[in-house]
Amino acid sequence: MELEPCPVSAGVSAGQARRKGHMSMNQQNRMAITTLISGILAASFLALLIGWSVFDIISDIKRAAVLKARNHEVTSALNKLQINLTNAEKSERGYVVGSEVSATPYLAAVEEVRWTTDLIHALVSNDSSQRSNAARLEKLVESKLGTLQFVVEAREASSIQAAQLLMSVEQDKLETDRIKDVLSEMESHENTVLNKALRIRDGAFDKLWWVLAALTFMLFAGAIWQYLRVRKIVQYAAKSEAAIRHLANHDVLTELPNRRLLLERLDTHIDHAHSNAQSLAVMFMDLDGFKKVNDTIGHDAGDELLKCVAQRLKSTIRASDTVARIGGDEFIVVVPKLYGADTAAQIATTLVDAVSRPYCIKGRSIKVSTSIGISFYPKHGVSSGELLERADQALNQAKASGKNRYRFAS
Ligand SMILES: Nc1nc2c(ncn2[C@@H]2O[C@H](COP(=O)(O)OP(=O)(O)OP(=O)(O)O)[C@@H](O)[C@H]2O)c(=O)[nH]1
Repeated sequence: MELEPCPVSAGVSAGQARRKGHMSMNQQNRMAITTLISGILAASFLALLIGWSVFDIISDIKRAAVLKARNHEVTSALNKLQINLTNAEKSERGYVVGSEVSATPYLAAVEEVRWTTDLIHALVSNDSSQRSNAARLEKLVESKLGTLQFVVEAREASSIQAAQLLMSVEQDKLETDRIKDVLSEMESHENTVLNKALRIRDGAFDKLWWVLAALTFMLFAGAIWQYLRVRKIVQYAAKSEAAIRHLANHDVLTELPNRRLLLERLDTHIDHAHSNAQSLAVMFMDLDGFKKVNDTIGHDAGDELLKCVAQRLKSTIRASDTVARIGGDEFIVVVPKLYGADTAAQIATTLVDAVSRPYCIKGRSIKVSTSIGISFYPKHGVSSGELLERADQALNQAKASGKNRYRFAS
């Protein structure tokens, strides 16, 4: 190993490069949890909104229905009162000036009038302005009934002529007109109530459409948002899986294939070579004097050197060859589809030369060399284990005979 000063160059660590563009497991979990919680919160908010809106709409529709039904009953009772009053007047006339000999129809009509007046009272009891109208109406009706009763009693006490003399068309008309005024006032108030009921009902239906529109929009927006979040999580999970798979098959320091991936590839190459009657070479490399680098300029510098050696080996071999780091300062190169030992010798020479060129580590120029042991399929073995073992033995011979060289397995 030789050490000389050299210009420093900045670089990106393998760890940094590996982490770039990836989300940590914690971040993914946090994202999944926030997506789940936000989904639950949004669904709860929607459920509350729907519940509250539906309750409000149903209340309005019910209120409108109650108002309408009451309005219908009041209007019918007002009409009925008018008819019953006319009947009472007619039956009084029939008894006093007509052919009616009994007061019974008159009495029945009067009872109907009173019953209808009581009904109106009961129906408008919740409406203060209608309540005072109903009280006024009751007084006028009682006054009208009093006038009719006065004439009927005169007929019963003396004679038809005497009773007829007491009858006054003007008085009857005046009382009837007053009653009609109150009735029409009450009817117009009921029209207002009906309009209010219709407005409430229409408003409830408008609200229903708005709620449905808002709900549809929120459901769509929520679904799209959730879909995008879940898609992001799935993409990150796929990236993480790929990163984990990469970690399982590659050396963390140099990013070269590790022993596991090397054996997998070597087995595949052996199968292929067997099927096509081809040969392949396994080159077992070990740096010479690497321990000294660690001991003199530190373990970090040793790491840097290993990364530089890995880069150099990668750029020296063909794309179809494999270079792997199997531990420490040991590398394996697999050369498939080999046409002869000469080619292997040429490749090994290139590798020895490439490794022995100086490296610039921590501002120093460092020189190391490598020794290589080479075995061939099928000459030295037909399994990856046999080929690696024979290459290792050849490597030991290369070391023993002076290092910085290659040796074929014997
Ligand atoms: N910096 C660094 N050193 C390592 C790593 N893995 C193993 N080593 C060291 O690499 C050295 C390899 O030992 P050897 O191959 O026996 O030492 P050497 O000096 O190369 O000896 P020869 O192969 O006989 O030339 C040991 O000192 C290990 O501690 C690593 O990942 N980083």
